[in-house]
Amino acid sequence: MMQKLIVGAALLDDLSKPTRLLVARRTAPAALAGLWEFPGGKVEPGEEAEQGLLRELVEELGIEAVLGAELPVRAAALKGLPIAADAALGSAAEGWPLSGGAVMRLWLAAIADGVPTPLEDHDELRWMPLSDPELIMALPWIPADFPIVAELLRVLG
Ligand SMILES: Nc1nc2c([nH]c(=O)n2[C@H]2C[C@H](O)[C@@H](COP(=O)(O)OP(=O)(O)OP(=O)(O)O)O2)c(=O)[nH]1
Repeated sequence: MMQKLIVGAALLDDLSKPTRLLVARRTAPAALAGLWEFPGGKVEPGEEAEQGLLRELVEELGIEAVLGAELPVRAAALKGLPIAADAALGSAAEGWPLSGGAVMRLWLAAIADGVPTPLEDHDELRWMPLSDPELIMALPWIPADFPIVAELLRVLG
């Protein structure tokens, strides 16, 4: 079976001088309802990853987005180790591991048009201040997201 590719957006108020990150609270399935995540979803057959992400952002949030850099996968980040440990752990995978054999690729992104609205899959959207990384880490994220969020905050900080 093909590995499931999930694409997500770290939606920022500004790509060059970010101060806030948009986080989204899932409504389904029951096991994930109430947990926070990056907006995004599954890439459809025949779709490029970036194209799938832009589509998901229209469907879920009603916004046109511009994508910035992808957050590179660091092996050490997955183990909660500092950047110095990367060399010993070898090269990065093609995405951040999620449960069930899925992987997620995450891009920095910003709004080009529209106001983010929880149109589907979410019941709340929240702009979190990047000046308070502990507040962001304290949210009940989908468990697999914690190392990704930590790495994102490290890169942005
Ligand atoms: N969007 C998103 N999904 C995540 C994150 N972390 C994580 O484990 N996941 C998991 C939850 C889901 O099992 C899967 C994403 O699938 P989804 O159900 O959101 O995809 P979709 O919008 O295309 O929905 P559908 O077509 O299956 O209805 O990845 C995250 O940060 N963002």
